[in-house]
Amino acid sequence: MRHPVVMGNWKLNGSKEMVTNLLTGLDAALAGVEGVDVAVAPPVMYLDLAQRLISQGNSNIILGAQNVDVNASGAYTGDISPEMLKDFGASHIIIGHSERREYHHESDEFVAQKFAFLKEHGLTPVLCIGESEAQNEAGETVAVCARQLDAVIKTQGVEALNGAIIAYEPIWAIGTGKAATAQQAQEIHAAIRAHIASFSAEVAKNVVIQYGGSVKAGNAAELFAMPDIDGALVGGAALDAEGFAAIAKAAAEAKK
Ligand SMILES: O=C[C@H](O)COP(=O)(O)O
Repeated sequence: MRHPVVMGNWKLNGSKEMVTNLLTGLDAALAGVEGVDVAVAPPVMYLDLAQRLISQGNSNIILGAQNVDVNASGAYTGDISPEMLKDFGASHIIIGHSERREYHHESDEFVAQKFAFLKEHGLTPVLCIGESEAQNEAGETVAVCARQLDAVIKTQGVEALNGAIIAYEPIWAIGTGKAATAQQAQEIHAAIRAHIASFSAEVAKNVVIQYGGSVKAGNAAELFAMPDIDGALVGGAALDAEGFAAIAKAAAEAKK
C-alpha cells in the first residue's frame, strides 16, 4: 500500500513572520493526524527558520525545498547544492516544476541530471511532470508525461524511481482555480503508472504519484478517492495552515 504524501510548495512567498505563523499554525492544525506524510517547501532563505520551528513542534512535518542545482561546490554563483539542503534538514526536493521549465528554460535532460544528483546524495526527488493546455487539447498529455519520465528512466533505469515522488501537474490547472476533475486526473495517473509498469510492474506499484493544480480543501477528498492519486503537491492552498491541514487530513482519511 502506498503511503500518501501531501506537500506544500510555497513558491516565491514568505517572510520570517509568515513562515513562523504558517508553521506554528500548521503544527497545531495537524495534531493527531496520522497516515499521511506532510511536507513543506519554503523558499530556501527560510529553511533555517523552518527547520527550527519544525523541531519545536509535534507534527513531524517534513522539510523540503523547491529546487537544487547540479554542482556540489565551487565557483557556481547563486547555486544551492544537495548537501546544503541536507544541512538544513530538507529531504524532499521539488525538481522539474513547470515554472522552472518555463522561466528558467530547464530541459528534460537537465531535470534528469538534478534527479540523479539528489538520489546520489540520499534526497527524495519530487519530480514534476505535466502538459500545457495546448498539448492537452492536442491529445498529447500522456506522451508529454512519458517523455519527461523517460529522461530519467532511460538514463538511470526505472529503479531510480524507487523512493522518489512523481507530481503530475497539468500546467493549465496550476494557480488557475481550474483543477482537473478527479476522473481526468485518475485517467492520467493510471496512464503514468502503466507507462512505468512497461519497464517494471514493481516500481510502478510502489511509486507515489501526487496530483498538483488548484488542489483545495474542497476538492481534495474527491481526488484522493481515486486509486492512483497518492497525495498532492499544493501551491496557493498551502499558504493557509487550516486549509492545507484539511487537504492532508483528506488524504489520510481516503487512504486508510
Ligand atoms: O507546485 C504546486 C503547483 O504548481 C500547484 O499550484 P496551485 O495549487 O496554486 O495550483
